Amino acid sequence: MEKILEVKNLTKKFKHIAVNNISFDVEKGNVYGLLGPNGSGKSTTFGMLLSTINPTSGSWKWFGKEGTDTDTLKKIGAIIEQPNFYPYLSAEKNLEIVAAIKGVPNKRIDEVLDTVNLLARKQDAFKTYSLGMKQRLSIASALLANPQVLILDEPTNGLDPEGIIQIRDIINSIAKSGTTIIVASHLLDEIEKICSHVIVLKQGTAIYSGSVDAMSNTKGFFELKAENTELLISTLNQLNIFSSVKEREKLIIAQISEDISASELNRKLFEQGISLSHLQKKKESLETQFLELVKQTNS
Ligand SMILES: Nc1ncnc2c1ncn2[C@@H]1O[C@H](COP(=O)(O)OP(=O)(O)OP(=O)(O)O)[C@@H](O)[C@H]1O
Repeated sequence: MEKILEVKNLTKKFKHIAVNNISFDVEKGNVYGLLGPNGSGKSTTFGMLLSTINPTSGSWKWFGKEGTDTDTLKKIGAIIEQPNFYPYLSAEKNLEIVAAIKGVPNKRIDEVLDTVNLLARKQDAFKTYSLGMKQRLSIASALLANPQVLILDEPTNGLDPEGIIQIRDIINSIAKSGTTIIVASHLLDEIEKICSHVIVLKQGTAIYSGSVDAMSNTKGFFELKAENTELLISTLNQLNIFSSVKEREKLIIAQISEDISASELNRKLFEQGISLSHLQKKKESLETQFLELVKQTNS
């Protein structure tokens, strides 16, 4: 897989350490989430990678090339700050100005407005736009020069549920077209719905970097119930495919260590004379996995 970005031991110290020795790679075509609470170093990381903040130490390569020069910046579309458009000009006129600065032909304007579902409103003044529309116009502006990577810092901040869904759908459709996306958010739910990969930041330190699916290496668990609880527990333990078997609120919870389907387990237990009144295979939510991860790094 082609590497778009390689970050090595990146550190920024203001008065205190804002970003602490983080390393991660971004591969082409994936959507990466930079997940962490306010003040965990997301914007500072973006600032360094976009050359607006000087790093204290560490290095990175964009497209295999050290640092961030002007040629590299042309391949990156970024929305880091609040949208900055002329309030009395239409969306179209505002984008004409951006297109002229970026040397992009005007025919691209309708394409990007279409991508963010604003084509029908292109003649309206920016000041008449809702917050969600303003945010979508910023995404359109960042897409004008056909970037290979799109960087979004908290793209749904302050939006209502409908606005959040619209932005999420737009991000998903941009990702489908092959653009690599890096999105910072403090919202776990957002990362889970948009991203294939995640870097979890806690007080400037990356406590996890990898695929969202593998964030916890848990294979999930079974919830089971049978009349003879003792026999069920001892039989489950004898099967040697569970890392733990515990009783919780009248249900038996068996953590899976070796993959097995619910029907196969049901059959195995039936062969041992156990008929189940409840059997369900479940996986911990990302939130549970995330909290577990944070707990582990606290200990
Ligand atoms: N210019 C600066 N001078 C001093 N400290 C700074 C500066 N910029 C950021 N910081 C500090 O660095 C830490 C990380 O801030 P940063 O803005 O990168 O976090 P964040 O995860 O993006 O949070 P938010 O979502 O609130 O923007 C914070 O403690 C912040 O106060």
